Amino acid sequence: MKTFLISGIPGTGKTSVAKKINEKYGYPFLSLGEVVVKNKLHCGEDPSRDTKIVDTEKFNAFFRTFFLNQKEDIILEGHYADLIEHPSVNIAIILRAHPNVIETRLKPRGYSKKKIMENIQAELVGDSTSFMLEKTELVKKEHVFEIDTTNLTIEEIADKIHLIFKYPEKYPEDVAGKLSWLSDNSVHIEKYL
Ligand SMILES: Nc1ncnc2c1ncn2[C@@H]1O[C@H](COP(=O)(O)OP(=O)(O)OP(=O)(O)O)[C@@H](O)[C@H]1O
Repeated sequence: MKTFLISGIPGTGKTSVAKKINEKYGYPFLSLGEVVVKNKLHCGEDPSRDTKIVDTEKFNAFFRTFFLNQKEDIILEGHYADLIEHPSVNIAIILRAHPNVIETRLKPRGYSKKKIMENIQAELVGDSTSFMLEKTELVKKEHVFEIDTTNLTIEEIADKIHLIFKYPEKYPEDVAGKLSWLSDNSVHIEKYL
């Protein structure tokens, strides 16, 4: 059984892409946000960010049992992906997107300006990637990949991820750590400070 993670800040397309991979290639997936709510694995709300605070002990107790029973390959998607404790995640994919795109996607959700700003700032500095790379006991650094989804369709992203799952060694240019919005001239950082 192989375990794949898809992470990234809200609006980068994690759920849409996981659904497409499932549809085209048959990998089952779990949305971690839904798992947390359904199984009451949170210990509070963070009202300023309008998000759940995960009870990491309950979360990992849940996943210990889950992994014992899981026999087929599985994708776990969501921005809680780096909280998982697992000895051998095969591949982690971080979806990235241009801050303008994130802004356009999060505005219609009715998020507060503060929440939108916090998410864009997290994308600007690549928080999802840094958190994943810190978890060396979870996944090897060379198996953490980043995809800039800005100009890709959901299907193109799904196809690319499927290839990375199958042949990770063929995609060294996508290994995490190369993408930087801070050095991209099309990003007006001052808008987000
Ligand atoms: N590559 C893309 N091209 C066009 N639209 C996209 C793309 N990726 C995502 N979207 C759109 O952006 C919105 C957010 O996508 P989605 O819910 O899959 O993101 P998410 O990362 O799972 O967000 P969350 O973490 O909040 O669940 C959806 O309306 C989706 O259709």
